[in-house]
Amino acid sequence: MTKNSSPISDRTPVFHVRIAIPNKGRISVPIRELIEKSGLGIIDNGDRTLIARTRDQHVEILYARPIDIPEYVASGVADLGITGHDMVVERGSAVTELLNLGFGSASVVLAVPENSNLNSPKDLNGKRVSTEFPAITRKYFKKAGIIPIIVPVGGACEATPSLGISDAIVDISSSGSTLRQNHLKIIDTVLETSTYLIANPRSCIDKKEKIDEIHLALESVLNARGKCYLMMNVIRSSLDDIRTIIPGMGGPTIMDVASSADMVAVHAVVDEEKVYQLINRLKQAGARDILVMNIERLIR
Ligand SMILES: Nc1ncnc2c1ncn2[C@@H]1O[C@H](COP(=O)(O)OP(=O)(O)OP(=O)(O)O)[C@@H](O)[C@H]1O
Ligand SMILES: O=P(O)(O)OC[C@H]1O[C@H](OP(=O)(O)OP(=O)(O)O)[C@H](O)[C@@H]1O
Ligand SMILES: [Mg+2]
Repeated sequence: MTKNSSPISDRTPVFHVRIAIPNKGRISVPIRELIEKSGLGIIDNGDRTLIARTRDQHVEILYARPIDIPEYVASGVADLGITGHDMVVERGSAVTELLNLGFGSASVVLAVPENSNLNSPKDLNGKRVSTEFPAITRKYFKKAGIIPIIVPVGGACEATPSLGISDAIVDISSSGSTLRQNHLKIIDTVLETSTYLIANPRSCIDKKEKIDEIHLALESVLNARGKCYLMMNVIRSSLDDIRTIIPGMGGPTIMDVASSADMVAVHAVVDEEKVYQLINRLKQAGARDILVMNIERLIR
């Protein structure tokens, strides 16, 4: 150590954070898009990469199966993870669910063949129930005091009743089309699920600063969803009318226009779905040069 350098204990420690995300499957694409939009970004993203760098040298990505992610996070192999709530419940992992990302929404349901005379969960005592979620299924029936025979399967669960392997299934349903195609009807909902940012509880304390930073970056993308930014010029005398049309987030921002004393510039964040109607009303109220812009991130 040179005379002028500070001892290691005086330096602010730099913590590395590892985020486990799905390597494939339907939620992997929206997760990658979210990470990209958040500004974190993923570098050297080859097909077979297991670990990838991000634009933040202290944050790395670990690709894993969605079902393994809760345990990787609980054990500290990763500090953060992104996977389904159903995966967390199935594994019973001790993780903190930090943020609902709002996609991968589905229900885990109990279903039977349309022509079955099994019409309620209690009819399933001693019957065979096939599922990709044995732990969730066991817990669900135990709570109701029902004892079925659980038949674990690795996929294509909806085919098992017609193959004679089971009398009922517990599986994911979102649009309901797979159940319909297989002539199955829902007799109960076991669990609602969607995709979550999850964290190792210890990392939340030890690496709080970096984890809060990532949490905020991802949340800011969600906040911006369905919102857009409106900019327009307005004659000062019609400002009151414009204000009633755009309640905005805490009201619109109003600025003088340098080239004209009569005009003001109005900026506001509005719901994307309302823009179509708002524009007509704003024009009628005297707004001009209206610009509609996408918002990438919104930090509250
Ligand atoms: N039909 C669906 N609609 C919405 N979310 C779903 C659906 N099927 C699965 N998911 C969610 O996707 C996450 C990953 O599930 P899974 O491991 O089955 O991967 P997958 O995307 O279905 O791909 P594959 O089954 O081909 O490996 C789970 O948390 C699950 O809740
Ligand atoms: O209600 P729906 O929109 O039809 O979606 C439900 C289907 O989606 C999932 O299957 P996936 O495509 O992931 O195949 P898998 O069963 O092999 O996991 C799930 O296991 C259901 O089969
Ligand atoms: Mg699947």
